Amino acid sequence: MITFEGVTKRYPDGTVALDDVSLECPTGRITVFVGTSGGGKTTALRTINRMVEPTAGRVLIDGGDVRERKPAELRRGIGYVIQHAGLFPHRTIEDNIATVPYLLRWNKKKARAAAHELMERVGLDPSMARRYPFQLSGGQQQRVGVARALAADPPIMLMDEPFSAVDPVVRAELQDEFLRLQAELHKTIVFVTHDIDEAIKLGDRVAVFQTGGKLVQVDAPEDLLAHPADDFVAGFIGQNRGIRTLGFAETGGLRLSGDAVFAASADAADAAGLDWVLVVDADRRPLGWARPADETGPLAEARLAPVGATFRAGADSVRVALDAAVLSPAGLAVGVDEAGAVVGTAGGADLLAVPTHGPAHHRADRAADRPAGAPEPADAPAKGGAGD
Ligand SMILES: Nc1ncnc2c1ncn2[C@@H]1O[C@H](COP(=O)(O)OP(=O)(O)OP(=O)(O)O)[C@@H](O)[C@H]1O
Repeated sequence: MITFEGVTKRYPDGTVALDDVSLECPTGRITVFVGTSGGGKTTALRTINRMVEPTAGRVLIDGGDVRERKPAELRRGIGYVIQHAGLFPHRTIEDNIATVPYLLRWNKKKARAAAHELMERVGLDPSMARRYPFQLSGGQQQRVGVARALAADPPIMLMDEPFSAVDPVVRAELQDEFLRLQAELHKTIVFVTHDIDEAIKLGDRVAVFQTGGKLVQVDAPEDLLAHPADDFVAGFIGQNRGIRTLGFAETGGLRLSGDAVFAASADAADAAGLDWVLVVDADRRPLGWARPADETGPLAEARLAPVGATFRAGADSVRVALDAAVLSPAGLAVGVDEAGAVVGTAGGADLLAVPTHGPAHHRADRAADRPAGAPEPADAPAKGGAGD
């Protein structure tokens, strides 16, 4: 646990970068500092590894004041990743990653072996080990930056806008891999960004800073979206707050119906009275949507509209499911299990009935729980003998 106790930083020119900030960053979790430019996020981050000394207050790691530790020794247990990766241009990728192991006087072979293993972990092909940073894309360089920070397996990682310098697609990939990595590693991470969407996606807790170094709110992202502390936070979060809250509502408790799911071997007459039916194959994989009123004979021969987007029942959020419902010709979201077999469907009203303000879940737990599988379908999932 990293604890800020009444931390103030006033620079000699009178600028107050942090104003009496108290906050806890729990062990094994991602705490994101977000806020307006000049809000003191970077300053706050740097008080943790003593790159900045507070004017008042203290920063504690597991109860011990960081000022009681020598900066060099302190920093060996704290990985640091910055924007543009900050790689040494004249060193190869493997030697960049092995920077701290070399400082710790590991032998070269062991340090490089660790570097290669880390390259795989962060999604880099180890064949790039002998390249120089300029021979890598921006996204690849950021991965090297993350690998370098992880090299000595520090329990704490400080990350200052690590994904800000790459395009949105690469950025989303880096974020996803970062969450996957964290689900394995459970580091105590403090992550600075000016992007509220990134904060909400990555943070187990999100701390919002306002100009003048004031900490305005610290909460789980779903609570931040649902209950912004004041107009500043509400304005900072921006639009579509309601829809974005659905990104935290889970589909695990959703009752999916099998009423509109029919095997390809079933006859259109069996589905009489239904507007649209989802036709599935013998493995209950979705084939497409049919209109029974327009068809005669087996649904296998029906004209099918594309299935479109599906959601993983119990794994994807209500927001993903709602998106699938809106895009479906039938207005129904198709829930599938991990094998891609249809569990059932849900309409927009069913999806909106899912509670969104349940107990806050921590992202790391959720990622670890994810393969838990699909829920029991409420009804017999496929009529007409699918899978028989
Ligand atoms: N060495 C310094 N001397 C004087 N003022 C400083 C110094 N470093 C930072 N500041 C000021 O402290 C305030 C907080 O800066 P900080 O970099 O922590 O903000 P930030 O929230 O990280 O901003 P950004 O998102 O723009 O990076 C700013 O007003 C900045 O100009």
